[in-house]
Amino acid sequence: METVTTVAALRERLAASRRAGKRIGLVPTMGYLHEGHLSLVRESVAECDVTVVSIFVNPTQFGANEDLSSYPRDPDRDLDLCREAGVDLVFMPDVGEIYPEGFQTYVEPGPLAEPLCGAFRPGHFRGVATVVAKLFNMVQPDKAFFGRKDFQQVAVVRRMARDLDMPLEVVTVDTVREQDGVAMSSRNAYLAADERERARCISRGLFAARAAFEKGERRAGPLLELVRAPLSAMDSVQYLEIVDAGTLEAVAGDIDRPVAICVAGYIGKTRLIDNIVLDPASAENAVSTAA
Ligand SMILES: Nc1ncnc2c1ncn2[C@@H]1O[C@H](COP(=O)(O)OP(=O)(O)OP(=O)(O)O)[C@@H](O)[C@H]1O
Ligand SMILES: CC(C)(CO)[C@@H](O)C(=O)[O-]
Ligand code: BAL
Repeated sequence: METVTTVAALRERLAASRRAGKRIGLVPTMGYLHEGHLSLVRESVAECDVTVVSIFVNPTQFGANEDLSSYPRDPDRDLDLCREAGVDLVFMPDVGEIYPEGFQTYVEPGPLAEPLCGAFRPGHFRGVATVVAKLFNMVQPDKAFFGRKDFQQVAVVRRMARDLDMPLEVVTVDTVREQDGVAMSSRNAYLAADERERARCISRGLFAARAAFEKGERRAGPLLELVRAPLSAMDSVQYLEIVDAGTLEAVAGDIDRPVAICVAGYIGKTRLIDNIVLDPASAENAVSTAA
């Protein structure tokens, strides 16, 4: 495994692979890796010849009062985990390498970036789209791998790739959970023991809704109530919504197409998000989206 910190070294290292016709997979991350990230890596290793992991805590996607400065970091451990997982190349740039002096061009996503996290983190998806577009241009991957836990992020990135004619496949990977159901997240590291216990309420509610859906409940209202009740263990809920899985528009009434139930809120000072996808057309909807 090699580690590079500059765009020039990254391009140089990948040029030979590309000339040799190797398929290149990219896994963009902000580091502090866990099993969720590693499942993206494994998927890339399985589907591509060369796997590149980027580790970069992207300042442009953090709001002024968010946790950019305290975001957890452990580069040495990250490199060990990447090596063990079969990563070929790690790109670990510093901020100046990605946003050099004079940087002024951003990617502005459309309506997919407006609801849910977009409403509570103004500018967040502009920052995500910009850095992901830059990573796509730097690595020029055949496939890029993203986690379903960040449901809206995948939708925004997929749309951007399509709208801007980026020649790659965006692959979505199911959410990896702790044994008790809590979605893995680097930010779980912020949680004190009692907060970690309370964090279970999110997946508990989502799983209750999924169980009811599997038994035939199709009304959005009662499904939302099943998620809402346990969320009282959170300190605040930013949103709890059922949205069309494609457009992210709110769905009321009966669920007659694939939807996502999306949650975001705070436990203490830690912001957590999670979701499940429910698809009435798929007999196995719950299993495939345990996620
Ligand atoms: N539990 C998970 N299962 C699958 N993929 C995940 C999981 N958590 C994160 N990912 C994916 O890993 C990629 C990098 O995410 P990131 O580095 O922000 O990690 P994170 O744990 O989501 O951090 P945070 O929750 O603090 O934002 C994203 O595509 C994200 O969706
Ligand atoms: C995709 C990403 C690496 C862009 O900074 C980030 O938003 C993340 O880790 O999900
Ligand atoms: N996983 C999304 C990165 C963020 O919360 O900024």
